[in-house]
Amino acid sequence: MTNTENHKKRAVLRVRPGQFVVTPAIEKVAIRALRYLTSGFAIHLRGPAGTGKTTLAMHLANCLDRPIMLIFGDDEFKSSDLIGSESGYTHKKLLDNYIHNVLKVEDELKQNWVDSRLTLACREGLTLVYDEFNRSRPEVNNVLLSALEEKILTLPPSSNQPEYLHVHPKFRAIFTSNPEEYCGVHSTQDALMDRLVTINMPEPDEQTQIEILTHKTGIHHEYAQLIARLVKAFRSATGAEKTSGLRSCLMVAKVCAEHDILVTPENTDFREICADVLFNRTNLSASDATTLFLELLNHVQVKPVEPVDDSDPYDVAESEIVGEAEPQTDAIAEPVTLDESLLSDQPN
Ligand SMILES: Nc1ncnc2c1ncn2[C@@H]1O[C@H](COP(=O)(O)OP(=O)(O)OP(=O)(O)O)[C@@H](O)[C@H]1O
Repeated sequence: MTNTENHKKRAVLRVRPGQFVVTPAIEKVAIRALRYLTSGFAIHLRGPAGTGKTTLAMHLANCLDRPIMLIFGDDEFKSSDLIGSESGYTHKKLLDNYIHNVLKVEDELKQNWVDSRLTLACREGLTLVYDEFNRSRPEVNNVLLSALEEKILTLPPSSNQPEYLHVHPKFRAIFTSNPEEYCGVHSTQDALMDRLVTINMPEPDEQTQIEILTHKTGIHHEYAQLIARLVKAFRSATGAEKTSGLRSCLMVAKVCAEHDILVTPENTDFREICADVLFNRTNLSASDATTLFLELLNHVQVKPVEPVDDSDPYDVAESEIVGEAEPQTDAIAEPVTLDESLLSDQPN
């Protein structure tokens, strides 16, 4: 089997339809980012944890209409994890005894080269999503410098392939990163940053958070609003700006929606869920956090709940928003095999 045939058996990702929520704020960032990508530049989405960087990166990659290669930054990465390495041997032995008193032996041992994800993406013109790239050590990411600027990827000497790979014109790269003060994150090298267009992703606005909550959990709009406001108020009061509150909101909303828990300040079950999700994300003692939380519960303002029909609000929202044919899953993408149809020249 040739190298190219081997590549066609590799897995890439395809974004699941209907998982991405678009609000005016998200659309604005997406349009900006797509402008750079379609002009051939790599982009970098930077922001605190849980602001939706990976989700947006996958959505942008999906808009480019090419198969997606996803890499997660890792402190243990070596360059070979990005570009590839020799893996295994092909052993060929030929015994030629055509003339009965002559035995000719040919013995050949060849190492097999296997592309890693970056090389495959550069070779086939895929869209690379390098999530949290600054969790990898900066020197490991050096291989990206020439791929992004000179459009040449340098490979180690090998008997099976040329040392220079011309990057496919449709190759695009989307990077995401957390701020440098995060634990386990390395400083980013200036040379790489100079090749990227960086877009800062702050905490999503309230409208975006509410839309995401209703879409992903099927929770009623007003309940989503109460959760978003309560989480925001609690986080601002405890100075937890290092991360976004969106994940906490999603946790509370999902549990309430799936267990039919009424989202009201008076409901003890709801209060307990909020406490479980929120309190351990602060440095406050349990009693201080409880006092603060109860105080905030009395002050959080929500739009008055409009009358809904008698049926369970969660059922109504779920069928309206998620759509009946859609499988309920949190995954934004699914693996598919890289084949010719995925690589055909589609318009970008
Ligand atoms: N536009 C969106 N549509 C649907 N879900 C979203 C959207 N934005 C964010 N989410 C959801 O919010 C959660 C956090 O998003 P995501 O994982 O993309 O954040 P992140 O910034 O990449 O976080 P981290 O830095 O920790 O990796 C996820 O559950 C994701 O599905």
